[in-house]
Amino acid sequence: MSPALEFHNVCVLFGTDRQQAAAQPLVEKGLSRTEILAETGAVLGCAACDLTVEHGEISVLMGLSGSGKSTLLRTVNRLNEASTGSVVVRDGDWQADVVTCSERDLRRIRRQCVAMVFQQFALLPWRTVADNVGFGLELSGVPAKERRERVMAQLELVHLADWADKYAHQLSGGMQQRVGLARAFATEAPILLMDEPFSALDPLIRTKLQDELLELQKRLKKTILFVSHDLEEALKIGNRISIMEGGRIVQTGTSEDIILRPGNAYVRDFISNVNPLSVLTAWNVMRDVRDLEPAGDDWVWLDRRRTTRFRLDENMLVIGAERNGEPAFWVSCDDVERLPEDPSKVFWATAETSLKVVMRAMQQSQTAPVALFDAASRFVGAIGIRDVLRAVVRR
Ligand SMILES: Nc1ncnc2c1ncn2[C@@H]1O[C@H](COP(=O)(O)OP(=O)(O)OP(=O)(O)O)[C@@H](O)[C@H]1O
Repeated sequence: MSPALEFHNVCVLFGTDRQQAAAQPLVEKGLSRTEILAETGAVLGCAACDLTVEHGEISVLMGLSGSGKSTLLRTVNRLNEASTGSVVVRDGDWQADVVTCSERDLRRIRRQCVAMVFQQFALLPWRTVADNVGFGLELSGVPAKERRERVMAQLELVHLADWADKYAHQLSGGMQQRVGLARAFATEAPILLMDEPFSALDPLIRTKLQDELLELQKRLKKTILFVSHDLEEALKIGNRISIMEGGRIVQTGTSEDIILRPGNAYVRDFISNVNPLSVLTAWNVMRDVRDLEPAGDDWVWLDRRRTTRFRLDENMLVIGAERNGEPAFWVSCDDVERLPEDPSKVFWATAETSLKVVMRAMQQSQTAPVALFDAASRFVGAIGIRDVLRAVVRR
């Protein structure tokens, strides 16, 4: 499948034409924003940005204030003009490079391909909630009856259908932002640009809206470019995260890539405050079955301390378990909250089980290792307490 959005060597400079022309060669030499400003008076918005966003992916641009996130995002609908590079937007078989395309193609991009959600709610106070959500549709000439139907469907999605005829000021901040979300989704544009949409909200509402966005996304599968200065938010919602510093992308990767393999000291600094338990999964910390120590006949030790072993049949299915020399039974981590704490059981997880749940299972089994099963219930590896500790302190 081809990507929905492709940035290649994108650079944005702010300043007069002369300043920009003087700055361009310095950008190419890799000079910093401060150096470029001092020499030419031009401000480097972003430079040398390469990024591919696949269809249906949430790609997050993350970085400190001034790192160039919004500048890069705004090149997608040419609210900022790139001085070099290309920004290709794809919609089905159609595609255009925003940097060089005609006004006509740009109109198509803005009307049909790309919708934007801002940090500030940007609702029109004299219009009802429904009329705010339908504003984009109205501009594109969608007739009133169809508009109302589409608007109501979007309001249902964000649980605001009962508020359709109220005015913006009658809604709380969180609700207003949900209206903003509904408005972006209502346009049916396949690509959403979200510039810190939740950062003005208090933490509880913010978490709730992040969850709602992920729920909506499961059903609607938009391509989302999301700006955030909050790494926890980025790790939670991003399929892929790009960390920006001084206008340049310094690392792009999945949450696990960023947490386990930070590209440089700047990224390491960023992640030093993140709780790895909420990001890592069983898969990230397990030891493969091939690396486990045999324990006689068909048995294998799950941990280096040799407290726990499994007996496996020829299909790698577990047919016996022992803990501290006593028979034990094996149960799913899904049941961890229901079962009492005792040493006679060994929990099993799957690749996606979060490290948090794995640790909870260790606690409930009085530090037994946790086994890893694949979708066919085959034993594929194990996690001992030392594996968890290593993953947590490695950073
Ligand atoms: N219209 C503009 N004119 C001049 N300079 C600009 C303009 N827009 C942005 N900049 C500059 O470009 C740089 C990048 O700004 P940008 O807004 O992209 O950063 P950001 O990472 O999105 O920050 P924030 O999180 O604070 O929004 C900053 O130095 C900023 O001052």
